[in-house]
Amino acid sequence: MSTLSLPCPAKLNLMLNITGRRSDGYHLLQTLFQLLDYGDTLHFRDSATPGIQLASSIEGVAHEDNLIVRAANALIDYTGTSRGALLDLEKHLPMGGGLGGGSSDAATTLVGLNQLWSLGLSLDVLARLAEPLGADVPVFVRGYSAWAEGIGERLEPVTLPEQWFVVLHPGPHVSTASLFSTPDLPRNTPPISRDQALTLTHNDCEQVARRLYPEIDDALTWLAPFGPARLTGTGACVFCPLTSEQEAANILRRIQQERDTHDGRRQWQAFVAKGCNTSPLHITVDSPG
Ligand SMILES: C[C@@](CO)(OP(=O)(O)O)[C@H](O)COP(=O)(O)OP(=O)(O)OC[C@H]1O[C@@H](n2ccc(N)nc2=O)[C@H](O)[C@@H]1O
Ligand SMILES: Nc1ncnc2c1ncn2[C@@H]1O[C@H](COP(=O)(O)OP(=O)(O)O)[C@@H](O)[C@H]1O
Repeated sequence: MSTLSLPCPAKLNLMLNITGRRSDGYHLLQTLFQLLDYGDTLHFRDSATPGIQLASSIEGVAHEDNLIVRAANALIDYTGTSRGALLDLEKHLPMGGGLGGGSSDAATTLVGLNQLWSLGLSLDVLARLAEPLGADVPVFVRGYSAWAEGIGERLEPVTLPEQWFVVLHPGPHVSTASLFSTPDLPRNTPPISRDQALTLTHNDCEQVARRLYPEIDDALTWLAPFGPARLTGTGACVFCPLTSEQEAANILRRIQQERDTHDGRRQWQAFVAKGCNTSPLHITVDSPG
């Protein structure tokens, strides 16, 4: 019986501009996706029962809505395979955190089942299956840090400087759909070039997220003295880039102290991660072409 354990890395949006809106309501973005060496882990086991079984459910997410199940079903429908698998998710990433956790779980499901079941699908086919699952899924299937346009499906690989990040989750769960439906969100930022983006630390969702969630505002204000702190995606996580692991570890210790000294008012969770130009998933798996 074959088994496989694969990473589902997190992403950060190092910058995010909203440049317009499509006729279906989806927002047109320009963003720099930075992959991290930190995330969930997905364990796969071949099963004689056709289809997908999950070892555990995620609170508040119905089985058929779980992005892992939706990704597996997309693969099963496309290939017509009668193979089966039991999947066990070790969840570390906060939901609604702007770290792309659910999207990365879905991408690892596509890449992992392709290997477990020896389906031989190319990355191009897997990326096509990824698109309807969510705007963030294709970048995790492609497996490189990227400059993205459109709604996140037009991707170009980028080589980002080797940096460490302290990532702070201030507590709230931000729904991507509801943040994007806020009336006064900036939606007409002039498009920039990829090279300009490399030095930009701006996120068009940040002002609205700070106003709607005082916990995000508090976390960004606290983090700002350590470096160019900003929001990832639509939040709720905020982050700060650092040049050394030691600096990041020192800030992480300070965050843990803050949590312990504010009578539970600051329900902060945090981690330190290294930015990767290639996804830890693609380094681990026998990568399809
Ligand atoms: C904004 C970004 C930036 O990385 O990140 P998150 O903060 O969610 O991680 C993403 O593009 C999010 O991608 P993802 O989380 O996959 O969103 P989806 O499931 O595709 O969309 C959820 C809902 O958000 C809105 N949506 C999403 C993406 C987009 N470019 N424009 C939108 O208006 C739509 O209302 C959609 O129904
Ligand atoms: N396997 C999954 N892991 C996390 N969230 C999932 C999963 N499947 C479905 N979801 C839904 O997707 C939403 C967005 O989750 P997530 O991708 O973690 O956040 P974000 O898009 O902010 O990075 C969750 O609130 C949840 O309702």
